[in-house]
Amino acid sequence: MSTDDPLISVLVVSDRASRGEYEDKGGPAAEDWLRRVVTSPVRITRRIVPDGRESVAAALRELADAYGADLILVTGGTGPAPRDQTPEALDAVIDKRLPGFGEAMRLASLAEVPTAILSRQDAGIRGRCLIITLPGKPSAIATCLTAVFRAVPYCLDLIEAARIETDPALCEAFRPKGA
Ligand SMILES: Nc1ncnc2c1ncn2[C@@H]1O[C@H](COP(=O)(O)OP(=O)(O)OP(=O)(O)O)[C@@H](O)[C@H]1O
Ligand SMILES: Nc1nc2c(c(=O)[nH]1)N[C@H]1C(S)=C(S)[C@@H](COP(=O)(O)O)O[C@H]1N2
Repeated sequence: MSTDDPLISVLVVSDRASRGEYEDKGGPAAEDWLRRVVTSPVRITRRIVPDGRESVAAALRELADAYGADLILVTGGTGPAPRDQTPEALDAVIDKRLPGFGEAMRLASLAEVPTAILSRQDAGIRGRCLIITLPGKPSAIATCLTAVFRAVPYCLDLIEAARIETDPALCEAFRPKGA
């Protein structure tokens, strides 16, 4: 791994995990999934912040702008409860929304649990960084990443972020012919 390798940041949004009231399982779940699926060299970092529009927006700005993350996976705070403000933070920092990500993740999760309809999962672009928001429940992370990740490498190509490769046996990246 070198400092030139693409940077993927996992941002865990959880009041209780950020206070140490329970062990964070979302960060490890996202990182494990990435380490299995992404075969090209990448750096993966993890951070935990409490729920809230400002806490999440500030972390997203710092990871995208100061650290130059190519991809940020956010987990938590997408539900309808008063403290769940990850979508509002995403809105505050992105240049463009990619609504297909949320649609595909909800469709996949609805096959598992009817309350998946409560999740406001989403994705968007900030500069040359793709941000994807996932539900907080650690077991939901693989379901949601599997539903969308085939399109992620080409999306990173299109926004002029880093090129990444995946293990086709686990997640076959789709790049249109000629790309
Ligand atoms: N990072 C995490 N690590 C372990 N379990 C988690 C994590 N985030 C969420 N969960 C579990 O998934 C459930 C639903 O997630 P949700 O994001 O709605 O949490 P919450 O109830 O708002 O609590 P908190 O923000 O304190 O994690 C939580 O109640 C918790 O059991
Ligand atoms: N695959 C999957 N998606 C899921 C769930 C789940 O258990 N599995 N829980 C849902 C529930 S109950 C809620 S409230 C939202 C919560 O998202 P949050 O944890 O980001 O607030 O995700 C939803 N999406």
